[in-house]
Amino acid sequence: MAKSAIRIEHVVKQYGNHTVLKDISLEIQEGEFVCLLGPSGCGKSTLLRLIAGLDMPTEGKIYLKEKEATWLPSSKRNFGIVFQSYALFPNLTAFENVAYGLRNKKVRERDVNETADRFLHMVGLSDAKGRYPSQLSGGEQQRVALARALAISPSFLLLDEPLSALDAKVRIRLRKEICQIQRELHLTTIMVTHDQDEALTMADRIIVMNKAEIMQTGTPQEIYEQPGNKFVADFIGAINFYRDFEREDQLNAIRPENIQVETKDFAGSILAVIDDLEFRGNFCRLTAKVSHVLRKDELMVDLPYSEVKKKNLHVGTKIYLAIPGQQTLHFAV
Ligand SMILES: Nc1ncnc2c1ncn2[C@@H]1O[C@H](COP(=O)(O)OP(=O)(O)OP(=O)(O)O)[C@@H](O)[C@H]1O
Repeated sequence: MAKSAIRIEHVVKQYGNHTVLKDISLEIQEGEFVCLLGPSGCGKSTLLRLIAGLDMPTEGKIYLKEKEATWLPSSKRNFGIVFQSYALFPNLTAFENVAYGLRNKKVRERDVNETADRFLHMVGLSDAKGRYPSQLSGGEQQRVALARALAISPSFLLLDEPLSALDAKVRIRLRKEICQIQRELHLTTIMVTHDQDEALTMADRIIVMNKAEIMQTGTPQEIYEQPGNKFVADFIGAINFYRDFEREDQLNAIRPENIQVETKDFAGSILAVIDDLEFRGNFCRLTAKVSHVLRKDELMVDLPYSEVKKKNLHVGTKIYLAIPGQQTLHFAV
């Protein structure tokens, strides 16, 4: 049976008159990888800091492994943490940076070498262990920070935007590596990010936050396919919102990849003209000017690049669109 690793009950955090977290409750199971996802300033880092004990809640309770830990000092919570800035000691080698964390935890000296080596190996840095941070790339420095966080055998791992300072290729490689290591160690992990791709590709469960509140919690598929409200639908993935003439009381929405596109007229189709065609590698995003069937002038439509070529689509091409009913999302206005 799943065991509770972290439980937050009705947590409120205020700085003066400013409420940064409003009545937050959530539970994270042992071994789960959870992403806190939301726009800048929504309170994600504050929530992470409360879990780490680096800050205290104004109200509410925090439990770690079913024991109340609301006021437990940070040093007693046994977590590993990795920040956006690598936060390595510049005057220590990669190996010494990891070893420092272990000595800090009073690991026996004869175990320090073996453990530091093992975790540097795990993050693929055995050959670079004698280098100083200035001699390592950003991605390598972040691997050292990860090895340092993991080496102390933490009960849980906290990642605060660990990949956002890295370039796109390194970021994607490290995403995979972090997920592999996390699964291998079955380590409860909470990652803060404002990058939806990162959350969708890495998390078992995503907690979407906005303006100090949790908007929705669910697997990446649930969040993407069944967004609970307009904010979530808009924040995650691309989406077209529209009202139709029949249902004035509802806001409908459709993801651009779910719109059907043909070059010939078909029953129930909407006539449109391609106004813009943006090449995005494996797919194209079309902006289609639509006739007045919808209360909307244009729709975003995503098509595989192969389809765009096959259908010979260009700016100015007339197309016929359909919005499949089963793919439509409905929100209260
Ligand atoms: N020590 C503090 N004193 C006063 N206000 C604070 C403090 N720390 C954070 N805040 C405020 O709390 C709000 C939430 O900040 P937080 O860092 O948790 O947001 P975030 O979602 O992590 O955003 P970002 O992605 O930009 O880091 C912000 O409005 C911020 O200005």
